[in-house]
Amino acid sequence: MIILTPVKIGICGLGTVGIGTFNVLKRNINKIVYSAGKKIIIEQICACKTLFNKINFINKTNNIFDIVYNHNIDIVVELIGGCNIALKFVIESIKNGKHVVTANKYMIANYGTDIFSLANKKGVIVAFEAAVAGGIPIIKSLREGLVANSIKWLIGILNGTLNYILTSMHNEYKSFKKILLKAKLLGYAEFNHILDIEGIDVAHKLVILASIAYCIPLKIHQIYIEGISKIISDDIIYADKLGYKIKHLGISIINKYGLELRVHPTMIKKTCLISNINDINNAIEIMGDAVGSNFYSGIGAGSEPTASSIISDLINITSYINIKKKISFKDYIEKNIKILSMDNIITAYYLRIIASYPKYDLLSKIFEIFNVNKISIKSIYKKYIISKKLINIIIITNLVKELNMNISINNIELLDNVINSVYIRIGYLNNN
Ligand SMILES: NC(=O)c1ccc[n+]([C@@H]2O[C@H](COP(=O)([O-])OP(=O)(O)OC[C@H]3O[C@@H](n4cnc5c(N)ncnc54)[C@H](O)[C@@H]3O)[C@@H](O)[C@H]2O)c1
Ligand SMILES: N[C@@H](CCO)C(=O)O
Repeated sequence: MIILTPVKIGICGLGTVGIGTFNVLKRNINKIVYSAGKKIIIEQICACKTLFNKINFINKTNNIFDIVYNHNIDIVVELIGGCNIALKFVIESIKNGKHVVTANKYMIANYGTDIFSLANKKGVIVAFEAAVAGGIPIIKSLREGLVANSIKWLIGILNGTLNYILTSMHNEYKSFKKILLKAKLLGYAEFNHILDIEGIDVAHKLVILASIAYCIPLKIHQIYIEGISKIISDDIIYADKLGYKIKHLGISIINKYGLELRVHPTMIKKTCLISNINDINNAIEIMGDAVGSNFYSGIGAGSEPTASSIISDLINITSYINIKKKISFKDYIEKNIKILSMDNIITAYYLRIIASYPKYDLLSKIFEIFNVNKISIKSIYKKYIISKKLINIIIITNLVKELNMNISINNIELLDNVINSVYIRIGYLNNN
C-alpha cells in the first residue's frame, strides 16, 4: 500500500508530446505508481486556450506562471519547445525549487550549462531523456549501463523526420516536399522544420550525447553540420546501384588528436546494421573500450514514444529525489578535449559532377586535379545522362583528407562545362 505523500506535477505545452504524456500517464498509472513508489498526480496543465477541450482535465491555465508559482507542484514538465518562453519557464521553475523534465534538445544544447548550474545551486534535478532519440533510453544507457567505459566512438541516426524522408525517397522516389508535409502532419517534424532538414536538431542531440560520453561541456558551436537539402533522388538511386544507402548521421569519434563532432549525410554499405534502420526509427551505435559495440534502435519521434521517455524521467525523479547526480549533469571533468576541424577528417567520398556535354576530355582534367591533391579514385561510374544537354559523372574515392577533397572540388567546379557537384561522405568509420 502506498502511504507516501504524492508527487505533484505541472505540464506546460499540450502538443504532440504533451498529449502523449497525458494519455500514457492516465493509461499506465498503476504500473507508474508501482515503479515510482509514490503516486504521481497531475496538478495543473498549461496550454493555449484553443487546446483546452483536447483533454478531460479541470485545473487548466494558459499562463506559465500559474505553474511556476503553484506551491503544490514538485516537478514541472516543459513541452513547449524553442528557447523563448520555454527557457523562461524552466529557469523560473528552478528558481522556485521545482524539478524539471524536458524534451527540449534545442534548449539543453544551447543553454544546458547555465540551466544545470542553476539547478545544482537550487538542489533540483533537470532530466531530459526525451530530448535525444525519442523513445530510446539512450541517456540512461550512456550514464548508467555504459558508465564504466571509455567511449571510442558513437554514431547515430538521430532524427526521425530525416530518416523518414530518406527512407521514402529510397522506396518511393517521392518528392522531398510531399514527404516533409506528411512528417509534419504525423507530428514528427519540429515546429520549425528547418531545424530537422538542415541537421541542426541532430547537432543538438549529438552535442548532448557527446557531453555525457566524454564528460565535456556542451560544444554546440564547434560541431560541423550538414543537412539533407542537397540530396536528390538521383543520389539515392546511384548509391543503391553501388551497394550503399544514404543515412543522415551524427558522428563523434575520439582519436589521439582530439574529438570529431560532425553531422552529415553518409553513404553506408547496405550490409551494415544501421543502414537498415528505416522510417521514423532512430539508432545509436556506441563503441566502449570494455563492452565493445552496443546497438540501440527504436522509434525516434512521435507522441507516445517520446512520452515514454518523459515519464521514465518523472518516475526517476520521484524515486531518486535525493540522489540528484543520477540525472542532472555532473561537473565536466574533461575540459581540454580539442574538437577537430573538418579539414583533418579522413574518409572516402561519393562525388557527383553535373556537367554539360564537354568537347574535351573532361575526365582527364578531373584526374589531373585529383592527382595534384593526392586523391586516388576507387571507381568511376559512367556518365549517366540526365537530359540531352546534361550528364552526371559519379566518382568514388579512396580515403582522403577532407581539406584535399575540398580543394579538388573547388577546382573541378572551375572547369569548363562543369555546372556544379554534390558530394557525400562514405562510411562513418574508415573501415565501413
Ligand atoms: N514531436 C516529437 O516527436 C518530439 C520528440 C522529442 C522531443 N520533442 C520536443 O518536445 C517539445 C514539444 O514538441 P511537440 O512536438 O509536442 O510540439 P508541439 O508544437 O506539438 O507542441 C507545443 C505546444 O506548446 C504550446 N505552447 C506554446 N507556447 C505556450 C505557452 N506560452 N503556454 C502554453 N503552451 C504553449 C503550443 O500551443 C503547442 O501546443 C519540443 O521541444 C520538441 O523539440 C518532440
Ligand atoms: N523532429 C524530431 C523530433 C524528435 O526529437 C525528429 O524528427 O527526430
